[in-house]
Amino acid sequence: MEFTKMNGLGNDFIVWFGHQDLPSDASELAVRLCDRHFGIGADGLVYILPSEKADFCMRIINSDGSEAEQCGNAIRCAAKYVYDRKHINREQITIETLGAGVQQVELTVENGLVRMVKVDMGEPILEGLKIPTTLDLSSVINEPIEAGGSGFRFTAVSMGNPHCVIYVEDAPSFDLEAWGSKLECHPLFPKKTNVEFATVRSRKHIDMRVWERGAGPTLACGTGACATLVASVLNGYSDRHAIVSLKGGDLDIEWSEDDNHIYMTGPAEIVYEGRLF
Ligand SMILES: N[C@H](CCC[C@H](N)C(=O)O)C(=O)O
Repeated sequence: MEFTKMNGLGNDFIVWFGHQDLPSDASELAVRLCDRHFGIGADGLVYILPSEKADFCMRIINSDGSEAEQCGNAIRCAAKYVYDRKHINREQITIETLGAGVQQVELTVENGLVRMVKVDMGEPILEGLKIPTTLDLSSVINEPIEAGGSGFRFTAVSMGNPHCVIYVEDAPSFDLEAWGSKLECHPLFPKKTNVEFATVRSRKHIDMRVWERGAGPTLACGTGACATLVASVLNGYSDRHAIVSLKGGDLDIEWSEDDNHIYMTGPAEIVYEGRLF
């Protein structure tokens, strides 16, 4: 079976097109193929499938074999794939995901290839029990959390998948390995969580590093960037439109006052095609 290796700001995926539904062995395949020594190497598998409600459906499997409800970098890759490979010839398309339903996607095309992708990531979910966390609060803002004998303050947001945003002195130099997995599996998060460590540089610029649920440290996280922007607005740290800088590059994130939706704009890249033996 042919696959395409893609990434969004270095958050990399093995992309499959042509299946009618998610294969029953997708979880095992993810663990085997995402291995960076014995497999292809990636943060996850992305399946682009038919949809009855949208132009396509996207399913995302993390490298540990768990399925995520949503993935910002992957949806940009899926949109680029279907346009560049001529499965669609419109610059406004729709992609359905488990976590956010039918999402509007706007493509910027140059010389017949997608250069930038703007995705409507839907409305953030702020109610504690719906994120989900174990906290029965209307929103989880700057709450205490203990991990590894240390205390932090966190803000929780769901973009269809759960996120725990913690503000630190300098995100780029923060020790992700020391705290990431402890917080990912913290009992406050019944479905585990993605963990973002953020430093606000200005009202329009936030540095962020991410430890992803089911994948560990990655170079970028689209839903994490959205969650970080929402958390920064809720804490009064940033405007509703800002650049979130990740290790792999920048995403433009806007939380619209008009429709309460989050808009994420960023690139996607096709690196190579391959065939499994
Ligand atoms: N690991 C995430 C899914 C991928 C999200 C991230 N890669 C993104 O770009 O949004 C989770 O289990 O929720």
